[in-house]
Amino acid sequence: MRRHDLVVIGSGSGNMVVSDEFADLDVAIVEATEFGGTCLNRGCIPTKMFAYTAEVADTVRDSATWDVGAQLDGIAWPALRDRVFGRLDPIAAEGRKGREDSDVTVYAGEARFTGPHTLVVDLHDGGSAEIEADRIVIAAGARPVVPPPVQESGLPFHTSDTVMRLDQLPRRLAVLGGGYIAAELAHVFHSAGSEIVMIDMAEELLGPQDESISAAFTEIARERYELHLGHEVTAVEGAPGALRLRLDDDTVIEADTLLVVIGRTPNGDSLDVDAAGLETHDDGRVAVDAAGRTSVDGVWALGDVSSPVQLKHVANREAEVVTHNLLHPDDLREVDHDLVPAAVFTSPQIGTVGRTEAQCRDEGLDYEVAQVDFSDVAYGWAMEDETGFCKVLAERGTGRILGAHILGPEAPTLIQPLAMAMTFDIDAAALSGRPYWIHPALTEVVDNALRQLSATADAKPGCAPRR
Ligand SMILES: Cc1cc2nc3c(=O)[nH]c(=O)nc-3n(C[C@H](O)[C@H](O)[C@H](O)COP(=O)(O)OP(=O)(O)OC[C@H]3O[C@@H](n4cnc5c(N)ncnc54)[C@H](O)[C@@H]3O)c2cc1C
Ligand SMILES: NC(=O)c1ccc[n+]([C@@H]2O[C@H](COP(=O)([O-])OP(=O)(O)OC[C@H]3O[C@@H](n4cnc5c(N)ncnc54)[C@H](O)[C@@H]3O)[C@@H](O)[C@H]2O)c1
Repeated sequence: MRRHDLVVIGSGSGNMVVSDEFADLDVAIVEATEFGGTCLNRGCIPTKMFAYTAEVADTVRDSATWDVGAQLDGIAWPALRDRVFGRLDPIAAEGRKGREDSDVTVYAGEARFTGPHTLVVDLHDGGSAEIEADRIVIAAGARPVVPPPVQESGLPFHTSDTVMRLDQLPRRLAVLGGGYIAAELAHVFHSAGSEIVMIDMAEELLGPQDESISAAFTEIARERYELHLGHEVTAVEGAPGALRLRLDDDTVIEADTLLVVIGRTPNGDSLDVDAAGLETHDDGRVAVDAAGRTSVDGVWALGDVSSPVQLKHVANREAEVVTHNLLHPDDLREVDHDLVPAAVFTSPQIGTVGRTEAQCRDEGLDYEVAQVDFSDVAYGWAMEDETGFCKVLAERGTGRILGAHILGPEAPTLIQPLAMAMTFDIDAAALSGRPYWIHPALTEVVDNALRQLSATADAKPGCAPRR
């Protein structure tokens, strides 16, 4: 059995843990697939490269809106795919080589626990390696959930892991799921020329978002896609390239390609975490405390395998905290998940932070709502935007910002000042009244929403309080 000082399982956010500060230690990384994890190879980064292209195409398609004469000849799918992965695949390969050329041992294979501090790695070259370490970091991520009717059909389907590498654009793409990935990839394929039919068991798309956002987004999507909401697929029939999806109301949907995006399950089960005696939650996440410690001494976990929030900026933060804690066991840092901003890079874009209105109601908070449309501010006029809005929820009387939700161009960027204010306890009056807000930037939609709140009006925004 080979002994290491530190073993990291997973080279996504786990790779960040292996910093120069561990140079004196014998460190190993185990990676079952491409180096760099989901974000780089099949997640955040390629989806956003595709989404940006879709946005450019949409702008050309709609160019007459701004009195620009231009015609879209189409998106050259194989060229787009090759540009995206021609850039990303070498980064993954270089990441692996960089580690292999260093003092870090890289195991290419699947790790699973055989005891609290022992692992076996089923190596891709056919062999296996037994390894042990006092310190182990589990950063094995999550994988797409595939429901039984799809699995059992034996017919081909895609997940976000594979669909971006298709050789040909689907003619009619059935998207099972109406969450983050569905919203982003449906936009991409629709913009590139595919017909989209979307099925979700919930009554609205992006259900967990604030009710104003999910309602508005569902209406916009209904104009573009064929929607079947409130339904599940009970069977997949037909043949490859000519699929028939039967729904629970006996509707039959025809499509040449099926994309399954109904959520992602943590990979703890495939690591045999039970063999290590690690506690897990009912949803399969490895249980950790705020410092990233599992229930087994010396074993840590971070990212999608253990986190309640499956986002890369959260996995990055957790990796930083676990790194610090490995190096400074007497000065532990903690992660909280209270105010994580998030964005959906679809069309229109969505940015969100804090409580939804439903959560304010459920918590019995005394709150007020301010909502300003993009079409109410000068930059929104320039954009000829007709659907965007910024909604701010604040505590009545104090102006404490409880949540904020933006739908429209640049929403992922516009939400950031609101996330900062909430993080640093800056109330609505101070956020509106203290900094200058650039005129006529799109950020005026945020400032104007803040100014609508009664606590802000009472404080006469625009005048800094005397200090
Ligand atoms: C299509 C898509 C788009 C996304 N877009 C965004 C976005 O825009 N913004 C955002 O914040 N988040 C986004 N996410 C979520 C984000 O990608 C994840 O939250 C993040 O990558 C999780 O990082 P991680 O390190 O926990 O896991 P991963 O990056 O998945 O890394 C886990 C690694 O462990 C390896 N592994 C698994 N099991 C084993 C084993 N037994 N042995 C060895 N290795 C193993 C895997 O191969 C993988 O490389 C997106 C996700 C998807 C799928
Ligand atoms: N921009 C981003 O930050 C970004 C982008 C993509 C993914 N992600 C992360 O990845 C996670 C996974 O994304 P996702 O889109 O797979 O999941 P999701 O949780 O966002 O959405 C899943 C959707 O599938 C539906 N669903 C579940 N089971 C179903 C079934 N059997 N039949 C029909 N519908 C069903 C749900 O109602 C839900 O609308 C996200 O939650 C997010 O954390 C983030």
